[in-house]
Amino acid sequence: MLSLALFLVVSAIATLFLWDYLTRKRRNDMLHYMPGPPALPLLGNVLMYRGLKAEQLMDFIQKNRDLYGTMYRVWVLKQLAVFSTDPRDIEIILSSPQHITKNNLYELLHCWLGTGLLMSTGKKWHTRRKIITPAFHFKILEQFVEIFDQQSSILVEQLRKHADGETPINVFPFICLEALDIIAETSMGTRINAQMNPNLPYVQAVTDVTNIMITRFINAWQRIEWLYRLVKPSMAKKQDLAIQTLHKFTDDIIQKRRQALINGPETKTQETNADDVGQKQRMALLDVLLQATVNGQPLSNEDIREEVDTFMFEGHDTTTSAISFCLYEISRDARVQKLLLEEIQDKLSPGKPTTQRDLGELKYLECVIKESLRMHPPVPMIGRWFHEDVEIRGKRIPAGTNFTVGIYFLMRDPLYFDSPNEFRPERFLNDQTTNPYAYIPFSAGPRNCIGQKFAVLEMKSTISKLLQHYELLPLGPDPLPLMNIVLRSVNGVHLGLRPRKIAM
Ligand code: HEM
Repeated sequence: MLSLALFLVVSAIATLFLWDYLTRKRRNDMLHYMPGPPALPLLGNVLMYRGLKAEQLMDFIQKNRDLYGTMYRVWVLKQLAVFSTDPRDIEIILSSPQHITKNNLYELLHCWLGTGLLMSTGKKWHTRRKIITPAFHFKILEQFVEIFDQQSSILVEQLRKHADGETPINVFPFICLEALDIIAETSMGTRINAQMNPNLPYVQAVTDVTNIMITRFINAWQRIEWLYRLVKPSMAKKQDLAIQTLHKFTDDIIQKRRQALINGPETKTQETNADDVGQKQRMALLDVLLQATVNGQPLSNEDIREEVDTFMFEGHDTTTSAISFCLYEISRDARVQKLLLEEIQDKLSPGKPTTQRDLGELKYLECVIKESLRMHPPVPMIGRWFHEDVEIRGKRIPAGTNFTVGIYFLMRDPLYFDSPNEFRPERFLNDQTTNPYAYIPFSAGPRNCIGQKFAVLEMKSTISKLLQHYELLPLGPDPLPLMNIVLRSVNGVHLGLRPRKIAM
């Protein structure tokens, strides 16, 4: 009896190993040439992530890159990931209209964003990209500059009570609320006043979902939905409730704006401005979607919701990260700050609303922003899923691979950027980048960031406004970068603020 049980157990284990070997065989055979850490049966390389703290992840990936080169493979259980940081390889994938399916990096966001532009693929992505592109036309962006300006002024006031010239401030949460106010008003045409009321249910729900996603991203096992729900039921419930709040909020606004559109401009003004005395009527990103048709049919409320939710996520977390790290760099470099101030004094008129054209004149600020995005890219990694075998400059990669582009590491490669760990905005003065695919904070090719111009204008507006009112001081600890869906810092992003004697 005992020997039969033993036989069955041994057979089951042997079958499992055999199944594991056979299901990986083709991919393993094809990648025989590619370096990577030795992988165990069944587990692959998961054990190498054991005990790794969030703040150690950057160094860990850099070490692997130093050890295995600019293209190496890792097995996470049965999933194969190929990690690439060579711009010549990356160009082939990102510029191709074929490789547009995302890998599983953002899967966690699916419950909030559905298959909006960030996550969709194939025909759906093509159709939506075509519809959404006009929403970022410069004429629409022009009206948004006024919103950037108003919200940056509120930010200046929100920071005033902390601006004593000696206390380090973690600016990240302040910027986050400003960015939320901006994206809500531009994408939904609705003021949520997050800076004034950070505890509003919608604002709280965005914060909750974002924080939950960050934790789940770092702890790989929490990405397995059923396991997460089993082991962390209270967190799963909190997530579900927050997502319900987010969806309901967006649904209500879509319904109101659709009705207003049907009723005509007069009702629209009354409806949408009920809570916002003095809020101007502007074309919000949502309005472009409401007026769009596919094969003569308008988009459904659900179709629109996933796009608006995508803007809400992709358009606030990224810019928060970008602005915060850029302010940090400016606070640490007195020479750069002086040059910026001179430019701002020269190009912006005090007391006059800033226009898109004014912001376009801030050329040195643009270099500072580019350099900050190089050193602290808000989206540190992106990925594609290979449906079929792919050949990249003679290297064959099997179907079923998660191809990951290490944007963060690529943009700190000394081969493409001299002294890559030094903050030198001048390197962008007469754009000396040797390979355009070595500098891709907004990705590149057909699936690049649709909000790129929006983001740079928002950054310019906020940073110039803060510099007009405050001197940024090198106070507080340096940030500890945290590899996540969006780049953050484990210990916040600190600097000091001293009010300028004469506000410009
Ligand atoms: C500094 C700020 C930003 C950075 C660094 C950034 C970066 C990126 C990157 C790297 C991608 C490609 C993602 C991938 O391939 O997986 C992307 C896509 C996207 N971004 Fe941004 N982004 C920023 C701001 C924004 C803003 C403000 C919006 C909207 C208002 C936005 C909307 C989107 C959307 C919708 C996509 C998906 C585009 C597609 O797949 O067709 N982003 N962004």
